[in-house]
Amino acid sequence: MVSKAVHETLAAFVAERDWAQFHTPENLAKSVAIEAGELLECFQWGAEADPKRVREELADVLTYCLLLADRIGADPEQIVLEKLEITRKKYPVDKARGSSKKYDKIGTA
Ligand SMILES: Nc1ccn([C@H]2C[C@H](O)[C@@H](COP(=O)(O)OP(=O)(O)OP(=O)(O)O)O2)c(=O)n1
Repeated sequence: MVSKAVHETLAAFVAERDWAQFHTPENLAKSVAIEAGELLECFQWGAEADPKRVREELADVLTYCLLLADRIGADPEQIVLEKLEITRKKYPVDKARGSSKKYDKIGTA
């Protein structure tokens, strides 16, 4: 569960603007990807990026993720931890430690 303060502030921000009508799961999923693109744009020409811009674009990605989770009735913390359990099994520490290989390639040369 995202903190009550953040949840309430976001809900008020949307309600004041009557924007829930635009926040369908489809539109929010698109918005996550669009803002993720803007985050990536910070690094378009190299590793050096303006930290303020990176924080702002990351905030937009997170905001849309939280709005989407709320819209589909998912608890952000819970779904992250549930997926992490699945990922843990795909990447056992003894095989995955120190390796960036995909799960279907770990254990191979
Ligand atoms: N219908 C909308 C429009 C905006 N937002 C919120 C979520 C994001 O945190 C932020 C995004 O605002 P912009 O669409 O203006 O995007 P940027 O801030 O990235 O501006 P720009 O595209 O000029 O970089 O506003 C929202 O919840 N619902």
